[in-house]
Amino acid sequence: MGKHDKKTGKGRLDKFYRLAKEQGYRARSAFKLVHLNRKYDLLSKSKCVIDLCAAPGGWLQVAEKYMPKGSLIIGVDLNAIKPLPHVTTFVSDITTPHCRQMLKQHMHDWKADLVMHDGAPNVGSAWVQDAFTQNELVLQSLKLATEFLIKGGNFVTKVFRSQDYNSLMWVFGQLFKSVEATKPPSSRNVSAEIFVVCRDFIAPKHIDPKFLDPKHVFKDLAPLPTSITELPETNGEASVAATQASTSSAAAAAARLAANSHAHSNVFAPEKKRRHRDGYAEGDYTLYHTATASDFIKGVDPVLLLGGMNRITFDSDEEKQWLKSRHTTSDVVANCSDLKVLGKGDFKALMKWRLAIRLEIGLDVKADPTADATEEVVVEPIDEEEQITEDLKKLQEAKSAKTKRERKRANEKKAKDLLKLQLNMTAPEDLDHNDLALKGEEEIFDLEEGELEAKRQGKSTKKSLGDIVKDADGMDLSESESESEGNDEDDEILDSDEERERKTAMLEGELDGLYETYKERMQERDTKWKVKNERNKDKNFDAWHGIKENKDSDDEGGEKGEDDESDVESEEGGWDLVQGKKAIDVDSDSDSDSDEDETEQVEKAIKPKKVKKSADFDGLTSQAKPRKNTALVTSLQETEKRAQMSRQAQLWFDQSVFKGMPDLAALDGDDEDEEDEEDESEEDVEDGDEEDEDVEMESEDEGSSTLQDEQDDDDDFEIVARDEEDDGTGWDVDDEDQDEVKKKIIKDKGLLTAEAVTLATQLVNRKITASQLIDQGFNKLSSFNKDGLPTWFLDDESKYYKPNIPITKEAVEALKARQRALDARPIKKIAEAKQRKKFKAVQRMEKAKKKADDVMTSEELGDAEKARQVRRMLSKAARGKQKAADKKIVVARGVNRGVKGRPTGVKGKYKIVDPRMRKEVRALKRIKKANKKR
Ligand SMILES: C[S@@+](CC[C@H](N)C(=O)[O-])C[C@H]1O[C@@H](n2cnc3c(N)ncnc32)[C@H](O)[C@@H]1O
Repeated sequence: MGKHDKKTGKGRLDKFYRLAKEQGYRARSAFKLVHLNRKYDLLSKSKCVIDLCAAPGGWLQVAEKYMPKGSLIIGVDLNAIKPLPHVTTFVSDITTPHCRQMLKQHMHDWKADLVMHDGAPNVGSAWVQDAFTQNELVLQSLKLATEFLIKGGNFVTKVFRSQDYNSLMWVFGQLFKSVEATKPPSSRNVSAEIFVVCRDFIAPKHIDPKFLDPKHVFKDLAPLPTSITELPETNGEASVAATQASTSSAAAAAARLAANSHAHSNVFAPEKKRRHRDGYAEGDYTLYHTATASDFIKGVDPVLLLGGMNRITFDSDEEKQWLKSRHTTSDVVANCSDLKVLGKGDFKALMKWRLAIRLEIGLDVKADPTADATEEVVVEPIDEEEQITEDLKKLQEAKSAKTKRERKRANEKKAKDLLKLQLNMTAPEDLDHNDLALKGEEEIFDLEEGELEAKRQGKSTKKSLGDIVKDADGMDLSESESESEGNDEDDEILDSDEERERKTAMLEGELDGLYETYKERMQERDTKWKVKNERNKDKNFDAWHGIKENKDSDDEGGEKGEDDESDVESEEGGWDLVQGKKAIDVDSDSDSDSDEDETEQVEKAIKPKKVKKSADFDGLTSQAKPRKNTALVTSLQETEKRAQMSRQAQLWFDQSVFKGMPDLAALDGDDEDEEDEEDESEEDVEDGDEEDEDVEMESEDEGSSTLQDEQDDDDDFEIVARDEEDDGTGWDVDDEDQDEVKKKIIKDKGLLTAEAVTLATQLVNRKITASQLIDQGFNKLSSFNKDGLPTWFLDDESKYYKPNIPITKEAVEALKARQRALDARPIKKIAEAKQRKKFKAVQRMEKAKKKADDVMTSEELGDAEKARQVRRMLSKAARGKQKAADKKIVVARGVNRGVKGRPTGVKGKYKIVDPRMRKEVRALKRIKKANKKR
């Protein structure tokens, strides 16, 4: 093979060259087989492989590496192959009978699973000659393959794209079930080689020798403009089509044009250009082509000529005359001198010039526009009615098109806003009111909203209630009109709307799903979260339980009747439902952030009841107001519809997390039961508090120690755990005991967070007034409709969508000092143990005293003896049980079992025990104890 420049083209030492060096392959071509094998899995199942043209042995190395151990690998080449382990090689020309003989000899009547051929003739002759010999080699290797391949075996060969390529492919197609052409990444782009992988050898009993005879195969077969990817489909048919193609091009220029037409079919549509490897046209081995100006001006396909030629020449007298034409500008001449550098505009100019010259020499006749017009335009009298219908139709079409456009735009905006919302790019308030539909409020008709909308559109706001309801029931009037008159296109739009909605919902669902997975992953890593989750499990359960109770009560309430009062009640229930849901949300949020709740708790505890009540109404933000209107209008509609959730909300609640949860509509209803329950639980807690001061202390201590873990490392202070009742997030105006409870908690435990301490200090020092504090409580962050918003968004909001209450250094210090004091106190278990010890000592002394009395009253003993015994008893009682530690227990295990005498290394008192015996003794003790209890 010829030498190449090492920096460019074929000679470039690329990454595969370096890789081959690194991995010890003899040639970079080894990677071609690696890639082919990766794609088609050729080697792993092959037990016998023949590599034709194998030197220096790269493919053999790859085969040896990927084939099962003990496989038969035979390599043959004109050049000697340096020995390779587990590989048989010999030198031979694969086109000779000698090679066939040698192969037979080495194969021992075996059949090969794979025959590979990577041959390339070692000649540096003209490319076309090269290709021909190459293809001859291919055919020869195929011949050997048909002889040595097993049925179902595979054949891989290198082929060069040339005129004969299709013929070869056709032959492959006759012998193998699957034929695919591919160019592995390791094959240089500059190389015209491709690899054909023929799989599943048919193994026909008789193969016509003409099939494998180059003289027959490559005869009369013209190229087909097939791309590499089209190859498998062209088998068989290709040859038929190919034979039909004319190979005897009359004129050389025409042949050249045809040959080049594949690559440059149209200079005006360059993007359609494809890279073809058809090689050179027959009889034309040059790259530079010229055409005469006559060819261009008088030819039938000037575009094809422009694409295929390099230059247009002016040789004949006539052509030279054209040079003098006023149409032949210097630009035209320059353009003709090098067509390959021209752009679309230049080609256009040339085409114009061609037209002008053609007109000049009379090849074309200039069309008379006026004559055309009189000829073509036929004025027919139109019926007046027809005219009106047509106009109407046009108007309707224009109207429906406008509606469609508007709806499309609105939908796109909705989708965009939703995406923005999900990507945290916008706050829900920033959304247009119309977009609230996306957040699950589309079913609720809003009077104010309707008026606003009407104002916006310049319509009168004085609509009758009936109109409003009608509008609310259906859609926009114009829309419904246009729809009733709608045509198929409208249906299409509707479909696309639904599709878009579905896609949006899917996107939402996907995002939620991804977020859940992300959360799970984060939670798995977060051990603190696990601890917290475990601890909060019961609490959460209780919360949901509460909803169930509500449902029952709601059911009862539902039986009361359908009079006005009950309607109002249910409206209130609807409001409470939202509030309740909020409370639940906040409750769950509160788990993740105790600080916020503490602050709220302090705030609520400090606020006077009356102020709270009014604040509940006065403090309603713009978001809350429309709800009142909603209640007014929606009461005219079906009750069920009111409780209906938006599609987004339904999707939301369809999530597995909400499975088993009672229907949200069932959450409507009186909250009295809830309050009662709360009261009860609070009473319980209060009782509990009074019952055992010690227990409370312990829980405080334990809580503090656990919560301490939850604090960020940067936190300077620790937070003491709150009791269940502290978490009450709902602001229940009817609950008279709430304040008392909160006050009691603060009295018992003090202020628990730095924020609370800061606020309290400010209050005491009159830096802030109580009413100011309450006002601060109602900020833009305090009311936020969470309906229909995705989890990830709500989670994020719970972290960041809250007021940032400043804390002072003093407050932190105060809390720290209190925590230190708490830490200094002995823990309960120690205190209990001490108490137990004390109690036992007293019991022992009493017992001893009793015994001493007996001794003293005894008449048998003398005074001295009595005194001695009493002293001993009392001292024994005072001493308590002696530790058995002085006696060493030695467990005899293994070979030491049953050995008598002092064990080695044991000093002092000892007792040898059998491990089994010890277990048995313990078991007996346990049984005895259990029996006693019964
Ligand atoms: C590209 S190399 C093969 C590289 C080989 N696949 C590897 O990975 O090492 C092509 C080989 O074909 C061999 N060859 C060309 N004509 C041949 C013929 N008629 N018989 C046997 N080998 C031939 C050349 O000697 C040359 O070594």
